[in-house]
Amino acid sequence: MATILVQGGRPLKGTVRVSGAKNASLPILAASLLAVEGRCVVEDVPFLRDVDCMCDMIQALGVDVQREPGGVVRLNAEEVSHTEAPYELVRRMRASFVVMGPLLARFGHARVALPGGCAIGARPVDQHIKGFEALGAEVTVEHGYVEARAPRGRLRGNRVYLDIPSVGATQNIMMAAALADGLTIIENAAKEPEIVDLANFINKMGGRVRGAGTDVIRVEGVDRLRGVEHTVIPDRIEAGTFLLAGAITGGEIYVEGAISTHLKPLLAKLKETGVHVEDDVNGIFVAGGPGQRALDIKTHYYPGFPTDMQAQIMALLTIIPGTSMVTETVFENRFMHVAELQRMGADIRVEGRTAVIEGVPKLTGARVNSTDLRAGAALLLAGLAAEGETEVHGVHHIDRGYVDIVGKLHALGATIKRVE
Ligand SMILES: CC(=O)N[C@H]1[C@@H](OP(=O)(O)OP(=O)(O)OC[C@H]2O[C@@H](n3ccc(=O)[nH]c3=O)[C@H](O)[C@@H]2O)O[C@H](CO)[C@@H](O)[C@@H]1O
Ligand SMILES: C=C(OP(=O)(O)O)C(=O)O
Repeated sequence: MATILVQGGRPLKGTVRVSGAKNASLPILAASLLAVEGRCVVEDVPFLRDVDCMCDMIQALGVDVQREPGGVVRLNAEEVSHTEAPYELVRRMRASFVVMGPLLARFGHARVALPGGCAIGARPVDQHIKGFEALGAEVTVEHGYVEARAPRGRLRGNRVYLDIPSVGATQNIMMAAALADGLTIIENAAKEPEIVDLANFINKMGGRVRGAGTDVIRVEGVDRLRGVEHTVIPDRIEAGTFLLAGAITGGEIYVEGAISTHLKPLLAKLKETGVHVEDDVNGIFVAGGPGQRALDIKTHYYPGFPTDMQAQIMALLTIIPGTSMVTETVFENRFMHVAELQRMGADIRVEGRTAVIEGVPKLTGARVNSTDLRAGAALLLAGLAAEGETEVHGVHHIDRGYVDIVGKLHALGATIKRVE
């Protein structure tokens, strides 16, 4: 089991390049299943544990997957014939459930294991199922599997109103609708940049998706989709984590490739606390941390403050003077990092969905455990600011979502190493 050792107290300086987005790559790799002819070439795919899982999943379904250095993945889905995604693969990563939409669209049938919950919440898939049913599929949930079948082998377009603007449900329904007969209108759709990237990918394949990035997405089904080339968008959560690494250490970091429009809520909060941020067409610069004013933050669907940045900004708030509040509205149980930050000297109490953080003058290094991906990132950030050494366990969670985070932080001047 790997651990990461961080010696805190060094201001980070320099430039770091952001990788391609995990949460854009996963549905795009799944969408390659829609191409009945030709090869897809996807570039800037971050080679992470979650990407390994998705590649294994689509490979098991029959996609020919070739990875090349530099984040290039070549995919050929012409020979796919399996329509069942087994539990052994889905349980490794709940995002695997997005293979259901493309399988159902292309073959009129899919049987995918229910992904179940995880450390941050129960994470039901009722909105995905509601969407498939609206498109005419007969759906059963039995023996831990969701099975869907389109009568006469093809879905038909319809209006789908989502009760929650779920990212995964919007993606699954968009992919299902891409090959359906007629027009699908998804109302109260998720608006995340990763949705727009997926829509762009489907459109390059010959699909007709309009309105992605707004809460009404219109998908005109087509008869065939073909392989294309695509470069995934930069990872806004990785970029935000590096901006916070700059702020929490009082350093100066330029995050190359970060797109400021994707990071508006984080940048606004950094400015509000007094951290200097500046953006240009190539990236974002941060300096003058860690900040002077306490903050109130409420996570929300895009363009609100991302839940995937909640743990990391909480690490920063632990050392900002005054009383800050963080309210988590997207997931019911995403405060597992609180107990670990407390072990490092943070003063935090949780009241229902809100964490109340009293800023302390300093954190102290400790042995801590990552309970999930972003909790792990938050502990690394806390370790960068803390006095003494922090030993972060549960590194396999961090490996799900950050490409070589130890190498990147080391290049910025952090005293950090990974011990296998
Ligand atoms: C691989 C990927 O892209 N993961 C992201 C995606 O997850 P994911 O797509 O799973 O997140 P959703 O947007 O679906 O979930 C948001 C909320 O809706 C609830 N819900 C969702 C679907 C459903 O059918 N029923 C239901 O009740 C969930 O339990 C959760 O409380 O968006 C989340 C919210 O921005 C991010 O934290 C994850 O990093
Ligand atoms: C919660 C996350 O991912 P997933 O939805 O795959 O659990 C995340 O990326 O922070």
